[in-house]
Amino acid sequence: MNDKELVARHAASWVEDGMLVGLGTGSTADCFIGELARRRKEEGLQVTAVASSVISAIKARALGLPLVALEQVARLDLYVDGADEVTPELTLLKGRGADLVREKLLATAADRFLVLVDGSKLVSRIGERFAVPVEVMPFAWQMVKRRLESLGGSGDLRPNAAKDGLAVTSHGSLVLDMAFAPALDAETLDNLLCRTPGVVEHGIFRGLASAVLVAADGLVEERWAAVR
Ligand SMILES: O=C[C@H](O)[C@H](O)[C@H](O)COP(=O)(O)O
Repeated sequence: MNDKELVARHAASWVEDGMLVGLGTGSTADCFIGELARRRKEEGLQVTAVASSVISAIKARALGLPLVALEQVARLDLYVDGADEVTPELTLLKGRGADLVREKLLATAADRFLVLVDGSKLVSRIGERFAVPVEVMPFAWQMVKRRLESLGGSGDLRPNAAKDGLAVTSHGSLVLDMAFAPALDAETLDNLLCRTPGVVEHGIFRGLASAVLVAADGLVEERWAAVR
């Protein structure tokens, strides 16, 4: 069992009969979806899921997990997802995929948000390894980019996987990947991005994680937030 499978199994053991569980997006979230489906099949676990992306919904459906549409959900018991960076304060950077709006909605609406990572995702500050994904309305991208550049940011529109076009989110936004000076901390950036017209959502998740489960060398370490 690799680290992603290990941490996914640990998180799936938290799921109880009758729970409504949010499914994240990405390779680690995929492992969790697989584990949840395994528990349902082997142990008869009664669970309903809501997906953060079309791709996770397809995977869950293929494995036989009962799904409800996001439109039907006001709250959920648990949301489980991966992350690209995690700081010691449990601030996250997410969005190397492109479904930030749904991911942040589910993370906020869940009673508990579990984040699954391996040790390579631990950083001392947000932006250490990756640019910050900023989801923008398509007609606003130039104005948003210029505004963020005036705040010291640099970056561009994200190309799609084939690099012959642009990445487009599941509801039609474009994504700017913007790097900022280390002096701009996550709280300042979060506030700046939230106040920028044309920004739909961004990849900094502050104060949302209940716990981060870190897999390393065959063990899982739980890091709990003081308040959530
Ligand atoms: O939009 C993508 C999500 O934020 C992912 O959870 C994140 O990119 C981590 O993905 P992975 O588990 O594949 O490393």
